[in-house]
Parts: sequence; C-alpha cells; structure tokens
Amino acid sequence: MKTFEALFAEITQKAADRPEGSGTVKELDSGIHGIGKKVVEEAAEVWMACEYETDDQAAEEISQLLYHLQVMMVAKGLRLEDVYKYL
Ligand SMILES: N=c1c2ncn([C@@H]3O[C@H](COP(=O)(O)OP(=O)(O)OP(=O)(O)O)[C@@H](O)[C@H]3O)c2ncn1[C@@H]1O[C@H](COP(=O)(O)O)[C@@H](O)[C@H]1O
Repeated sequence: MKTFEALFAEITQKAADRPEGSGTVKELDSGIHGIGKKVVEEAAEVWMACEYETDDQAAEEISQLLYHLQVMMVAKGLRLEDVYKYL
C-alpha cells in the first residue's frame, strides 16, 4: 500500500523526469491556477462524498484531494517538512 511520503516522492520524480503520458506532468503544466482548480474541485467532491456517499467513496475522494495537494506542493517547490512543521 502506498504511503503519503511514497506518493510525494513519486510525484517529485515525475516532475523531474517528465515521462510521456504522465497525468502529473500535465497537471503541473496547467500551473498554480490549474492545480488550484483541481484542489477546490476535489475538496468539494470530498465534502459531497462524506455527506452522501459510502465510506469507501469518501476515502477515494480524500485520496484524490491529497494527490492534488501534493502536486500543488511540488509546483510550489514545497517539501513535506515545510508542511509537517505546522502539523
Ligand atoms: N493518486 C493519484 C491520483 N489521484 C487523483 N488523480 C488524478 O485526479 C483525477 C481525479 O479526478 P476525478 O475523479 O474528479 O475525475 P475527472 O475530473 O474526470 O479527472 P480529469 O478529467 O480532471 O483528469 C484522476 O483522473 C487523475 O487524473 C491522480 N493521478 C495520479 N495519482 C498517482 O500519482 C502517481 C503518478 O501518476 P502519473 O503522473 O499519472 O503517472 C501514480 O502513483 C498515480 O497512482
């Protein structure tokens, strides 16, 4: 099972290697504005899933929100420690 840290490392590597067909590369290329829209969209989907859908659907939406937040972190050049220090 993938962890938060492992996903962040994978996304960071994708940003460096820019492999063909990577959704992460495409999203990074949409810029802060484009990534921000995905973050807001997924946050709304988390809310709706938690309110009206199953626990598993809610968990899936939460995983997608975490992914888009990580893409935003990579786009901004933020490291995990930059965020963890506020937890
Ligand atoms: N965990 C994720 C992940 N979660 C969400 N997403 C993206 O977020 C989208 C979810 O959006 P929705 O379900 O709302 O569907 P949608 O709005 O129709 O999606 P789009 O049309 O906007 O792409 C998915 O289509 C993916 O594009 C993810 N994309 C990639 N990952 C992981 O990131 C890693 C790198 O992925 P690639 O860069 O694609 O190789 C891999 O481990 C992947 O499993």
